[in-house]
Amino acid sequence: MLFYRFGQHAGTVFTMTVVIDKVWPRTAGRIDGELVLGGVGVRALAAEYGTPAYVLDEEDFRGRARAWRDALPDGEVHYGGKAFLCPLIATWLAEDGLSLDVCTGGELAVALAGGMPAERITFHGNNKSVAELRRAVATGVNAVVLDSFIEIERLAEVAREAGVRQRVMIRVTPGVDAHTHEFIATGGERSKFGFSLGLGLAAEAVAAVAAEPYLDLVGLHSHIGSQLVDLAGFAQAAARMAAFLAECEARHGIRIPKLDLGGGLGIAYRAEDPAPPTPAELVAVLRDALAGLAAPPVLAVEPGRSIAGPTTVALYEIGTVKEIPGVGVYVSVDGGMSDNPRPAMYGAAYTAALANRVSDAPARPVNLVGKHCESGDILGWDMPLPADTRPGDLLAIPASGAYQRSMANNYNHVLRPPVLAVRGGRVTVAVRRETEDDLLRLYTS
Ligand SMILES: Cc1ncc(COP(=O)(O)O)c(C=O)c1O
Ligand SMILES: N[C@@H](CCCC[NH3+])C(=O)O
Repeated sequence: MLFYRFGQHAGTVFTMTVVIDKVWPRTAGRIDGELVLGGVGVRALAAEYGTPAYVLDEEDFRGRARAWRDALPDGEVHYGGKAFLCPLIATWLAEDGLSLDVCTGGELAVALAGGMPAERITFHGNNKSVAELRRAVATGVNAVVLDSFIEIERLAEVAREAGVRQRVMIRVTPGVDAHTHEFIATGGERSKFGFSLGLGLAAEAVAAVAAEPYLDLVGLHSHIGSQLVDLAGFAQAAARMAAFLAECEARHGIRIPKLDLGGGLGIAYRAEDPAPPTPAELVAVLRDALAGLAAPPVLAVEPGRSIAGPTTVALYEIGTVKEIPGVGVYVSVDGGMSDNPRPAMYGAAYTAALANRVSDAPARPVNLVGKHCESGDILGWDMPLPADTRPGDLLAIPASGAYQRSMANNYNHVLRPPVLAVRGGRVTVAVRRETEDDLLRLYTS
């Protein structure tokens, strides 16, 4: 914790405590105990916009995006839109010189709505529909990433119909078992994604694409998994992909100019989690693995979580505190597994802190739960919170920027929270709160 005199507000000098722990966004601090993000206090945010809400630190998001871009000045940084995407994010990325990876027609529409140029968009997915492929070709996306033999034929036909020679990449599964939750590991031979390198399917895919006059093979792609904090898996995948690239040229005379090694860099969710490697450290490892190639390809990466994750705090209001003798304490908030399914899906562990005030009361472990009609609706088991935590308190969960609003759902007809971008004391509603009218509109034809 670092204390400094922050400035003057309405004639009074106040002091802000800067929260420098790695799990909080860059501008997080406390003034008179209240959590402040981007110069805006959480009490004012809750009063104006309600809870639950995601509070997104613009300076932090854009700083992280630019740090990736600066780590790879001669390559391409495609933000992984699945982590969290809305038009405002696409606008920031377009302004800050990044590219974008989308994996559905919906993400493509949002990216274009935010002004991301089509030629900076890569289209992924293991089961793109014909309509999505047609849209991608008509829009002029930079590349479509091919994922199956059926898709090679399908896209060749779509491109022929459109009279376009479509730029494509081939997704390769390099057979690397990344150390992460099995649901988010994608580089092993059993993955549903891509063409296996070890089984020779990747080489067959290269030959099949090269034989299609309406497809232009511009790159190879691999992505081994998400929330990875150990660089060994990245190094292994990069080395295997580099060897495959060299083999394509030496054996088949096919020179492939770009190598996209995907996203996957992890973040810290709790103070005790290790600090993840930096983008520059990861890029150095990837470059090392490619150093032996006679003609190094253009290197591309697709970070999602490592840009969006740390920049956003989920803000809730506490509704009930239930003490069950001999069992423990349940603290319930006004959201839950509909705005954060990650604890239920992956056993993900978070940090929680009182946001409207600080307390000297001793901490005790509580089970932090949501309001859904389900016992698995948990945000955290045994989370330490002050013993005087009470209804009406605001609760903040940091590191909530990736795979939370983007995975939010309407279970129990709960309304999805807004995303409030804060910067220099100003709030921009990046995503508005869903309303009951939005829900009811689904039931009218
Ligand atoms: C193809 C691809 N690229 C990029 C990403 C982004 O990954 P992360 O958010 O872990 O950086 C993913 C998700 O895992 C992905 O599947
Ligand atoms: N949804 C996952 C990450 C999926 C990565 C996308 N390929 C998570 O929250 O960790």
